[in-house]
Amino acid sequence: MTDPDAAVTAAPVLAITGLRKAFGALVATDDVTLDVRPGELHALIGPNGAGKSTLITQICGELAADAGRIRFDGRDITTLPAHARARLGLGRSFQLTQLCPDFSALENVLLSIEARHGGSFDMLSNPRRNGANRQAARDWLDRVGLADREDRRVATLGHGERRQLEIAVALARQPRLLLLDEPMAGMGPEESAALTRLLGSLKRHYAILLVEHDMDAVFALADRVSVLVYGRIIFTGTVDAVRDHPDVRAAYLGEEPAC
Ligand SMILES: Nc1ncnc2c1ncn2[C@@H]1O[C@H](COP(=O)(O)OP(=O)(O)OP(=O)(O)O)[C@@H](O)[C@H]1O
Repeated sequence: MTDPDAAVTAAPVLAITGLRKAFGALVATDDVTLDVRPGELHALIGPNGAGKSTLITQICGELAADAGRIRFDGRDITTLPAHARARLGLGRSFQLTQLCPDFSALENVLLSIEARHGGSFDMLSNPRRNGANRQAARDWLDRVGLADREDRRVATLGHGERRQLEIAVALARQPRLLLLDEPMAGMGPEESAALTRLLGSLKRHYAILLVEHDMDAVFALADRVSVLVYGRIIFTGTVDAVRDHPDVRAAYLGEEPAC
């Protein structure tokens, strides 16, 4: 997607309406309505415990919704299991590292490519396909800035490099939508800045729903921001609108509303 305005008018890739999840008496997501358009980076922010991870897990299909609908690429996926949603192009990068620590960076991306093809995980079975997949895996590593790390075992990579690798693993599945759950968590300023640049380079090529506490990253990247508080979306708007909104400043940024 090269024309930013086209994203504004295009039909959403992801459209959530009235989504709800309760854990006993605690309502973690409450009547959540949100959409992500093609090529849009939509950030979801909110205080700890607001329900962001619960929402992401519902979108992935790992947690069934109590109520509401989820449409993906125009198709109702509310009752589809997680693996079927992944096959349709819902790509998730996890809050906790989900890489194989004893495998190399290249092997992790290869596994993801094999999984996309419904693969046997036998990387030696078909030398021709194996060669093509290795090249594709190298290309994804290059895309995220890890070209010189392909033979490194995950366990020996730095924290920021693992996050980059997680994104390469997600991209290798050729998703229509990337769900990123706190990719900057645990990063220092330099690593955050590098990841912000990477996400900026992916923007427009993918629809992205980004859950993030790092406000510098959110404000630098987002086309729209939704603010979740106690499970409810209290506001959705542009970065400038969210920054200036009194309810958002009071609820999220910890400021007293003006008298
Ligand atoms: N499996 C569960 N069982 C019971 N309560 C849960 C469960 N998962 C989440 N919760 C509760 O639901 C609420 C929302 O949690 P969630 O992790 O979605 O918030 P969050 O916005 O992602 O928080 P953080 O920014 O700290 O990651 C919290 O009060 C949490 O304790």
